[in-house]
Amino acid sequence: MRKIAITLPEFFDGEGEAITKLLTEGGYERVHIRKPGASVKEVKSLVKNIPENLYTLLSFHDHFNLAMEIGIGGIHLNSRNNTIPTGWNGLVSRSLHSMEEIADQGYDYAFLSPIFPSISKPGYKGNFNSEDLRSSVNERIFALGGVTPRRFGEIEQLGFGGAAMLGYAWKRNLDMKAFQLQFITHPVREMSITEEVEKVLSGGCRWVQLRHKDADESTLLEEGREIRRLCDRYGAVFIIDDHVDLVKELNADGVHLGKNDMPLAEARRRLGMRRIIGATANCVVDIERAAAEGADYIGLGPYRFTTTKEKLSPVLGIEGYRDILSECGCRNIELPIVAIGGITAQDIPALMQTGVNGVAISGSIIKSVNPVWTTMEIISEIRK
Ligand SMILES: Cc1ncc(COP(=O)(O)OP(=O)(O)O)c(N)n1
Ligand SMILES: Cc1nc(C(=O)O)sc1CCOP(=O)(O)O
Ligand SMILES: [Mg+2]
Repeated sequence: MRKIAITLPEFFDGEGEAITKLLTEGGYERVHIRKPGASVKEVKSLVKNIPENLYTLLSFHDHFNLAMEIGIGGIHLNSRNNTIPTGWNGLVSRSLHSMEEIADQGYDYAFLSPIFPSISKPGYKGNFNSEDLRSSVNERIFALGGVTPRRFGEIEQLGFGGAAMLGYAWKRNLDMKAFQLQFITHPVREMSITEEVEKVLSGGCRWVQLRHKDADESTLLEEGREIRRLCDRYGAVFIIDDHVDLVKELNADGVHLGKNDMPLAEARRRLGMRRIIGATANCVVDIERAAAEGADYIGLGPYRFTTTKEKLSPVLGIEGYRDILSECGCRNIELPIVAIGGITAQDIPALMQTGVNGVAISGSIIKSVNPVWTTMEIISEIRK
């Protein structure tokens, strides 16, 4: 499948490197720099972080003169900029929103949208029916809107030349090794929440969730800032439970949301594509819904009874995990899944056999005699 990425409208740290990676390792043949409202200076400083030998693989949606000046390979015509500058001899692409426009000339390739419901703009639905698409599109037309690899087969069958991706291209890849153990904080008498985090990090855990029910905002901010510092020191991922509003303030990597928390689509709208959003599930229907709403991973539980969470859903047991994971396979759901709820090191071999990608644990670590040692033991069980 031919793939083109379109940048998110906002800039983010490390974006030049991320663009370079898509072009050199991600299988994308072009990246479109679309930053409505950005100044020439901002766009210049973005491309400065991309090797010059990749400039021909970029297309600009704005600042066409800069594109000519520095040897960018393409320009993209749109409602803001709809004229090809004199002397331009690179590629020309454009956006199409109706079948009739396909017949227009004057472009090398075009994006037709919206084809599927958008993942970066919740509420944007597909506008075309399959029959019309099949009879009108051709190899110069790229499908745009809601495209993920799961749609590639359909896109090819409809006769598109390839896929253009905005939302999916920038979704953060989870570090699957770090993802194998997520530590979830829980207040205990013996130590502070940040001491818990220090211990699990020194035991090798690289994924921490700040979950402190009933804590007020200033406590969460204080703990969150310290956890951010600790996670930076150990190169660990830091997410927060429930509090979408604190993610940016704490520069957390993401948030975990349950079925009664902020809807995933709203959280995605507020946090953008680069933050991780985890979702709680108790059955395959929950998982399917969370996948459709753009969750990055699933916390599936509870495995067994636990006092760490009130109002627990019915326990799944090992059979429950087997059934749900096998059903996920049948339905082609590829989201990473962590098991949660009352899990101990001894449960891990059987749990990993069910196909889960990792485990999320609180009590059996912090209530153990030696949390550092227990963390190490859990990680070694997972990696066996
Ligand atoms: C990894 C992970 N899985 C599940 C949960 C539970 O989230 P939720 O259902 O929102 O319940 P609370 O944690 O908010 O009580 C989780 N936090 N983490
Ligand atoms: C936070 C949480 N959520 C669960 C769910 O089933 O959704 S179980 C749970 C508690 C996890 O802590 P422990 O390892 O101490 O049981
Ligand atoms: Mg919650």
